[in-house]
Amino acid sequence: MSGTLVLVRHGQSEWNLKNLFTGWRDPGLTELGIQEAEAGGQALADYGMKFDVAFTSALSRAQKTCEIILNKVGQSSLETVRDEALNERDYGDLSGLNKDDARAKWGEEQVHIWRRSYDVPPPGGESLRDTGARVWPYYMTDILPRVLRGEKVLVAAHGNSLRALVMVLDRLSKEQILKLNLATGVPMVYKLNPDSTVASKEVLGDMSGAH
Ligand SMILES: O=C(O)[C@@H](CO)OP(=O)(O)O
Repeated sequence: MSGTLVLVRHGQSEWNLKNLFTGWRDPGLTELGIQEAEAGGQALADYGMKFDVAFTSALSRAQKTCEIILNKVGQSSLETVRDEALNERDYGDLSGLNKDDARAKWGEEQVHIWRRSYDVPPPGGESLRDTGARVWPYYMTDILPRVLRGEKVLVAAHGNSLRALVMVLDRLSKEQILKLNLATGVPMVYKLNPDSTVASKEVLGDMSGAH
């Protein structure tokens, strides 16, 4: 057995609540989002988790979630690396639009393809594959080496930057990734083998309501 990798999507943001495409825009967490991050942190504290390093994106909703979790596990001054490689997928021209308005304009199916497919980018934005093209190298060079050294690593990031990572870790196909939604504030605890494959995965919370 090697180290531990914990992935957690940020708590509900102001734009999640307003049902707006967010991408690289930078709204803060809602009250519920703060509570979700606290619940995720508490689950990790109950699990007995102590981290060696934390990684987060350049966006405040993920950074705040990271901070709340580290407070809950009693590690508020832990080394935290922020990098835009972990940012949400860039939603391009859809950023700031209402998701229901987009469905009315372009149809349910097209919007679902833009939101969840592997390789169809939204207009002017990134597909999941494009997002992976920056997330995966960063994982390989900056995150994975620390896990393989036996460290416990927290990654607080976004729905789609984490879907790109989960796709590789869980060996999901392009068809399977279409159906994967990550819940906000629910930690996924991966133990990795020394060859970087997954030895075990535990989800500390309920993923079923994710959309
Ligand atoms: O708006 C966004 O940036 C993301 C995450 O909230 O939305 P989606 O669920 O469409 O990937």
